[in-house]
Amino acid sequence: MALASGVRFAERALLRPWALLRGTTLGRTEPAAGGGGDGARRFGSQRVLVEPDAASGVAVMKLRNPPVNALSLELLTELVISLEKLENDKTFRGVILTSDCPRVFCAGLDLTEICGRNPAHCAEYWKAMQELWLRTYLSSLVLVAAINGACPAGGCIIALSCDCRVLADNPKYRIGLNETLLGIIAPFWLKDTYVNTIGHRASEQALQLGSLFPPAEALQVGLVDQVVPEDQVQSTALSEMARWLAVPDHARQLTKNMMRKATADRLLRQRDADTQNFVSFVCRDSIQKSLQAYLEKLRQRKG
Ligand SMILES: CC/C=C\C/C=C\C/C=C\CC/C=C/CC(=O)SCCNC(=O)CCNC(=O)[C@H](O)C(C)(C)COP(=O)(O)OP(=O)(O)OC[C@H]1O[C@@H](n2cnc3c(N)ncnc32)[C@H](O)[C@@H]1OP(=O)(O)O
Repeated sequence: MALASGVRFAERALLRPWALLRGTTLGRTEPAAGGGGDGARRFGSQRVLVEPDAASGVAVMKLRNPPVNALSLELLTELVISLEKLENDKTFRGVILTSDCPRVFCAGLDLTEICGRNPAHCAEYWKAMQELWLRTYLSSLVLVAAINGACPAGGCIIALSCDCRVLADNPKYRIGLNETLLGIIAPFWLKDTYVNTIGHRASEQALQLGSLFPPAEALQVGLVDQVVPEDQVQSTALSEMARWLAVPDHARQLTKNMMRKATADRLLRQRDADTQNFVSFVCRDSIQKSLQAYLEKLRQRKG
């Protein structure tokens, strides 16, 4: 396989995720509804449902961590493992990432993983977050995000790590990095991903203001590639996938690597320092107070 040596290097450098796996049920395989042959069998875990279609080489990966697909340690781990499984199976060339939870694609970091937790837990959690970003950002597969719900913060980062984004046209489905509104700061690699997607000036404004863009604005600023009626998100994602898969894999993969490697390498070079920064930052009393207050506000706000 003519994969770039840089891709291989980066993949080797990534953490093995198995050690993180706790209480998950990965590897379960069951027939898809109405399905028969191998190509219609689905697999996955408690929080990630994978519907593979061997004939087309495309799998649909659905996040299902209700109510809002908050990125718990378990969800992060299961996502990494499911992606790795598809990458290692040469039948698959593309993955459509979407949500199984109504109205929310992904609510970002699970704030309960970093509120009132000890530094060791926060460090373990942040390493898992770094791992998911590295895996998705450098994936050799074509990743299309079918964004069928709200997509703030860490949810936006997952979407931005994909190659292409299709967003449902619903004003409630806003997308962006709103960290500053929680009193926290996007780490440099989230910022880099943003800048790589929408450019420096737009990122400078959006990051400081914590902007969450409704669909039309998200399209205008370049955060998403298409905005379509809600019932056309999956079919549009499939059409986009076909467009990307029409390109020979090796040429596309080498080009993706050329575009993304420097950004990923920046984190790979300073992963430990980034983890320490994160832990010392979020464990500050003042930050813990802000996060607690934000969580409380979320719990009280209904509808
Ligand atoms: C000097 C500095 C040096 C170094 C810096 C180093 C590192 C940087 C530091 C930190 C970086 C951290 C990066 C963070 C990225 C993130 O992802 S932060 C998370 C941000 N997420 C959000 O703000 C989303 C919040 N949620 C919502 O806006 C809504 O829930 C949403 C629009 C997604 C859905 O709305 P709705 O359908 O109405 O649902 P509810 O709001 O009613 O929520 C249902 C229940 O879910 C709980 N919940 C929601 N979001 C989260 C979450 N992110 N984590 C945990 N729990 C969440 C909510 O409380 C409800 O719970 P309840 O049913 O009431 O118990």
